[in-house]
Amino acid sequence: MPPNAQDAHGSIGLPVTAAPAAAANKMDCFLTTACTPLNLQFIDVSYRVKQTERSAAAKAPPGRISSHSGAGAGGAAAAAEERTILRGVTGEARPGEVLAVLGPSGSGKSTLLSILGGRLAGRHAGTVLAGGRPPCRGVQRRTGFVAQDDVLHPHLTVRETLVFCAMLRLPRAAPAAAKAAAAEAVIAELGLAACADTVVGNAFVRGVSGGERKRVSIGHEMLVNPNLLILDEPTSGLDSTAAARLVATLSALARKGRTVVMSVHQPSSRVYRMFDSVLLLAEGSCLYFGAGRDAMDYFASVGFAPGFHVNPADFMLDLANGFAQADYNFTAEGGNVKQSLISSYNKVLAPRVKASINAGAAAEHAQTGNDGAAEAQPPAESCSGCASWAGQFTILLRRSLKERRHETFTSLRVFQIIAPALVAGAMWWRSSPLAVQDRLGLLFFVSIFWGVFASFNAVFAFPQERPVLARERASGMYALSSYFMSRMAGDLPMELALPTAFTVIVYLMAGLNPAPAAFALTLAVILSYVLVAEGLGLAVGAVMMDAKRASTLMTVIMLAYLLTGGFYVHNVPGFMVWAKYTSFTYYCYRLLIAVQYGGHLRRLLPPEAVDGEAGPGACVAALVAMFFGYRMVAYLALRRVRK
Ligand SMILES: Nc1ncnc2c1ncn2[C@@H]1O[C@H](COP(=O)(O)OP(=O)(O)OP(=O)(O)O)[C@@H](O)[C@H]1O
Repeated sequence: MPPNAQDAHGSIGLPVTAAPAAAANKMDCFLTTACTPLNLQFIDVSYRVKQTERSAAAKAPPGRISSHSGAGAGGAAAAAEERTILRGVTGEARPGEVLAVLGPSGSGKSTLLSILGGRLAGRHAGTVLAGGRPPCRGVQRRTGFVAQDDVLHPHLTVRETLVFCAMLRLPRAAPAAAKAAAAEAVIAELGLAACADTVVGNAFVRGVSGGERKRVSIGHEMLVNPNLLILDEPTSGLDSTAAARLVATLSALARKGRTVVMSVHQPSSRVYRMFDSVLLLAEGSCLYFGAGRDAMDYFASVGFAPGFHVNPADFMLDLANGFAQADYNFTAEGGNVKQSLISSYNKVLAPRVKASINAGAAAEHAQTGNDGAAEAQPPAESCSGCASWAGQFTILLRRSLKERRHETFTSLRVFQIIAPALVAGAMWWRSSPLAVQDRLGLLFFVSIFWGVFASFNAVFAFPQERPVLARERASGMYALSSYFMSRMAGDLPMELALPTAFTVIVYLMAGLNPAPAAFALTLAVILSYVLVAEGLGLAVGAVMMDAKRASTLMTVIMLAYLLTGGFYVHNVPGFMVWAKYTSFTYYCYRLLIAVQYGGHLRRLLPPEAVDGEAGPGACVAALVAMFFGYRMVAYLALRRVRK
């Protein structure tokens, strides 16, 4: 028998036992009462991936099936081949229980969990049933999925992370205070009170410990009061005590009616005892599925008894790796341990497992069918489980401002702007309006400075946020449009304040056109231009979704804009004339010249600097089109971000 979860929980001193009664009560309110039991069944689940590999046929190890039947040895130089990751895996996870998926690295655990959590991008074969029917959106929303890597905002504190999550994921009908209380309850339940006000951190930002970060990830998923909680290697990187505490917590959560599925690499024997069911995988094939406590008896019955006391998990991993210690004294015939276990499983266990699961699924299907059509639909909470669009926008905006407070208006950022402004102001100190070429140089410097600054600040935004965005979108936390708009709005304060400070300094020091209208128009042009440049940076970042590639492309684009901006070359060859019309720097530069020189343009400037250039109306129209166009491209590119 698996140990009583509450006992195990208490006996190893889990923080929940020390949690204040009030917090525990809140927990009951928000995280227990509405939990509907969910039986998860998966029958004959297989998954293959296509991969292109040079000389595929020559290299193919066992288990790889060439999709080109005609390819001979040494095959085509770049042949597409299929690799089987999962081969007909069948099993079941029941409410109130923990199912552990064991297996060596690369055996397919993460792939199976992604399929069960509806997070796999590709298509798989076989059936997954939640409550007797294919998982609907409602089930997916009530599925907590904790990926192997902790994908969290590193600069938010533990409390902020969970409160924002509660605001976004709990039903909109619940008052804000109740959502905050639910977050506090999760903090108490997972023993995070001591580090609640510490930033989460990551590999680059010092924050909470690895175990605490993992618990924050779990808390993030617990907040939806999941019926089904799927965790990929939640104990990786934890010492054995921390791992046991975590699994005891998960076991206690299961006892409250949830279905918990977790993969685990190397459980200790006390952790193993907390698993109700176990699924053992080897190279995508099932070697065992059944009660954790029955596993050793099963392996003994098919000729693989260890002969002495051993941690069942260690023994099972040895088997799944095909590793048989000399002193195991196996009685089974044949040399290949893995093959022998696969065929034993297919002969002995698989028919029983499938029969029992099929019978259970049919009974469940009949029951939900008899309960009427309304029951079969996703529960109403699936739609109301998130805030309204305006609510999402406000919460995401607040979160985005908090997440980036460390980089907003920092002394470094201010220095980055004020220093060049002072240098430029000093270089062009009280410049004469008649020194036209000098002034054109200043206006072009301003254009290129803000083009580069704004676009490079924006280009990293989406590549950096991609993992969090993908995870949050996969769990249906918010609409992409609300995220996108909040991101735009969150950037505004810095985008408007810094260029304004820069313009004031340079304008006054360089003694540009003193008319208030000219100053106001210059400022308006620069601010609009910053927003357009930011749009280009966002679009390039969203399309490339890779910081290095995006910044390389951005450098090339900005260098092209520098050349085609209209300052360096006037006698452009006919076949390159079009290039300047693609450049926002060009439009900004033309507008700044128009504001400074207005009707005197023809008298003061050489004809080649005036003739054939875009007029102010065309420049404004082009900047407006670019403002919307770049943002549209960024938005459409973001729609591809999934899982
Ligand atoms: N899209 C893919 N393309 C190619 N190979 C893939 C793909 N997805 C998974 N694999 C391969 O399938 C195998 C199983 O991967 P999976 O991540 O499921 O293993 P795992 O048991 O979770 O391993 P670990 O314990 O190391 O995380 C690995 O060899 C992996 O390289």
